Amino acid sequence: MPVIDSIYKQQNLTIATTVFALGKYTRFIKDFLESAEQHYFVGFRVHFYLFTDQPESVPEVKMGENRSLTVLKVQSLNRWQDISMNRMEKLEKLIENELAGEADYVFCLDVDTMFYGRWGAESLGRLVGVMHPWLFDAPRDQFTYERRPESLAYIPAGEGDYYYAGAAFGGTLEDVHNLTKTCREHLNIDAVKSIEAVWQEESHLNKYFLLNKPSKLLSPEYMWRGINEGAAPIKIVRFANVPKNYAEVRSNA
Ligand SMILES: CC(=O)N[C@H]1[C@@H](OP(=O)(O)OP(=O)(O)OC[C@H]2O[C@@H](n3ccc(=O)[nH]c3=O)[C@H](O)[C@@H]2O)O[C@H](CO)[C@H](O)[C@@H]1O
Ligand SMILES: [Mn+2]
Repeated sequence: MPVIDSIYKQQNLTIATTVFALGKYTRFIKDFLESAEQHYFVGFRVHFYLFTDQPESVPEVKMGENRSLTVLKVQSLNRWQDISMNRMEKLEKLIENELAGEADYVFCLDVDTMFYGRWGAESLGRLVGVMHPWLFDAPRDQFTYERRPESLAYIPAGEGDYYYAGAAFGGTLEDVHNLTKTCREHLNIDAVKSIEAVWQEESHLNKYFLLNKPSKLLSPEYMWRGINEGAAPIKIVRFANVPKNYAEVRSNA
């Protein structure tokens, strides 16, 4: 076990980890969970919370000691954008109703992904963001922030520190609760005004991180483009997207 893991291990931590698989995205569950068993917080107590509209299609995955999976049924939604955005509200409620007293940290991850290298205690922090794999080396004016002032996700030209990935963020329960609650409220207010941010909850996450700086910034090693996408700029691929055919996998592409 790496030194940093053995130091954190003494704190007897529980890492809650959330993932959503609705519609055809249930196909990603098996590889996600099996690769997490190999690489993600190995040796720690990890509790996965899987939200799905099809609990019956969740595959059997053998979990290691001190690792568990809770499947939570959610209503199916028609638009992929709604599925993606709705995660903020579900996470907010999960932290309020289930995680208090049960976990120390929570990470919220996309399911169309796999772990390829170790992800351990070095990633822990009060509020944790990951640099987006396509925009980490882009100049600020190319960040795909929401640029319409009508949206609460609006970030004016010239502002913003990084472009953060929507597919991976985390931190302590208190900080991630505040993040998810704020993003959920802002998504709702935008919806009432019939405006949907250009990258949905990812846009609101970026606005939140502009006003509430992450205490830890992870490199794109923690959310890479894909295992076969040139990884020259990074040292090791720890977690990456798996290929998907958007038109085939999304109900509305
Ligand atoms: C790498 C990265 O930062 N990806 C972000 C990006 O596109 P992505 O192309 O990664 O979005 P996506 O299609 O993977 O959807 C995000 C997540 O929503 C869930 N899902 C989505 C559709 C569906 O039919 N069923 C289902 O379960 C699933 O957990 C998926 O991982 O932008 C999205 C919002 O616009 C999210 O912020 C993603 O996290
Ligand atoms: Mn994704």
